[in-house]
Amino acid sequence: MDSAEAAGGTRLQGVGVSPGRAAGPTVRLAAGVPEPPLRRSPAAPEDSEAALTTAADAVATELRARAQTLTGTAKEVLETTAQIATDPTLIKDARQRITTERVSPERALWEAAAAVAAQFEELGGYFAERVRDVHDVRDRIVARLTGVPTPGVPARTEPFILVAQDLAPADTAQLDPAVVRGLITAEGGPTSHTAILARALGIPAVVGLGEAAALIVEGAVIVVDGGSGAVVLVPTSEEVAQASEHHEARTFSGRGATSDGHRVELLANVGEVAQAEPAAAAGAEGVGLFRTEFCFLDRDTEPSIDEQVEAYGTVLAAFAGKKVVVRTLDAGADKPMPFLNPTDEANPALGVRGFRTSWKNPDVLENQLAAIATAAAAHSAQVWVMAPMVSRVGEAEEFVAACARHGLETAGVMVEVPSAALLAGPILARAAFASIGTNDLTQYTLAADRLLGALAPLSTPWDPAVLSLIRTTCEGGQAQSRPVGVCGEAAADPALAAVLVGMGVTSLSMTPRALGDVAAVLAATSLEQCRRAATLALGTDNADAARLTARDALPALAELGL
Ligand SMILES: C=C(OP(=O)(O)O)C(=O)O
Ligand SMILES: [Mg+2]
Repeated sequence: MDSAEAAGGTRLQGVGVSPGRAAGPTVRLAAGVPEPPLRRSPAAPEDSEAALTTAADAVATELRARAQTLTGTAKEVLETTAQIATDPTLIKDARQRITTERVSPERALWEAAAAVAAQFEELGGYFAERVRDVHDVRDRIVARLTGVPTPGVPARTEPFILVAQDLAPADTAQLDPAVVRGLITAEGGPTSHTAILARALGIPAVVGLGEAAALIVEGAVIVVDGGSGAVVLVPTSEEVAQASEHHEARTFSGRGATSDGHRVELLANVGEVAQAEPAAAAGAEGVGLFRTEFCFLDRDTEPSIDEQVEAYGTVLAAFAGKKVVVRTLDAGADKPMPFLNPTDEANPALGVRGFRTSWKNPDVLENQLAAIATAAAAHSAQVWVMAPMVSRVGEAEEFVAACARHGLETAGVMVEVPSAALLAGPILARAAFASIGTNDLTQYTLAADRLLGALAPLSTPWDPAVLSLIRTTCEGGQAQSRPVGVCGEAAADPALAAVLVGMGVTSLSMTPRALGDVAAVLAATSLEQCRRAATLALGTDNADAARLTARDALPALAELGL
């Protein structure tokens, strides 16, 4: 990544993935456990197997106990990691190695974990993201078996900025925001677990610093800006003081608008049923993206209509009388579902995913629409339905017709493929609304896998090419008098949110934690200022320039410390 001399000292530029500024001394993550040597063990195989089981169970119990103290995504991540610790395939493979190769339990587990990780890597997408979890579990079990300290975040009481090559989701999940004031990693992309968890915890974070992370000196006081992605290595005392001001998460009044009263609906993204209540409690005006596939990820059969009705009903109940945009299954790529996705695709992100799965499996879509219609009939929420990965006008037409057959009248599409953005006019002549998925729109515009840390610098919705496609989509919406929302991570960036409003976006849907900051910036910014920031950003030729120019044109950001 780039580094440059700036007024306050050397500045490194990474990818800001969780907004906010923090200052403090750096602490590096404790090193991982060393690879156990490959040699015959003098211990009896039964003893080695027993030691392995005891260590694996202890790690699973410890992780589960910690999960109990957490909620939401953090809890879920720790529970998943705990499951890996006692995964039958992993433990069985390690036991076999103990018996056949007569190696120590730690060596056997090390090799078994390597085999599981290789399988996950081959499967790609969601599974490839789990490789970090497998390695984390391996290190914890091996540390217990060999008596070395468990690798991970050091226990401290004084606030610090954590610096790591990469961070296991289990480690990120237990970070205490009162002590860990900021997070910096050399690896990781904007949609990595580290990024998602840091946002959920409200810890300012910068990822993808690459080799430049080695320039950070252990113990030195630095400033991290999770909004702009900057890391200031030698900050001025003023910069430190500003960044040290503790900002409580802003609350949201429940009505989004610019300072001159231009309405912008501020909605929540809901990924699982349990997130609905907290989203409503955070004041969200409704749900702008209900990712239904996350209710059914860990299964290899289609969920029954009754199961679906129940899951959807719980979300609708939390938003009585309010808008809930239900997205039909976005199976494939980073969210593979064995009953819908072929496993032999060379490029799953460009494969049979999202709406395309209905070509071969129309019944799955029909059943889901039937379930959504039944749940909608039983609740007072205003149910809108949208299809992911629509790339042609005819697909929008087909989807709207399918929804109409089930009495679902407000049917729209996600715009997350450049072709859909370019043809937004004719698409919105058919569909009732569009919701821009900036995560995928960025991936497909820049041809950069959204899960790949090495390509993180390309994965930014600030890229003027992405901004230009968003504007084209808004123009299509305006021509057809249809609302155009944004439900990708871009909506949660307070600066970009203002730019999106300036381009004509009518609603923003985000992680509930971001609602307060986004609402505050809009409330302190006029529609004209938003438009000017948008015009300036669109006039640049690279993402950094777009972000910096737009930020300069939005004084509310600095006033609010964002
Ligand atoms: C909101 C989006 O969908 P997902 O992240 O679930 O692919 C997106 O692509 O921006
Ligand atoms: Mg998407």
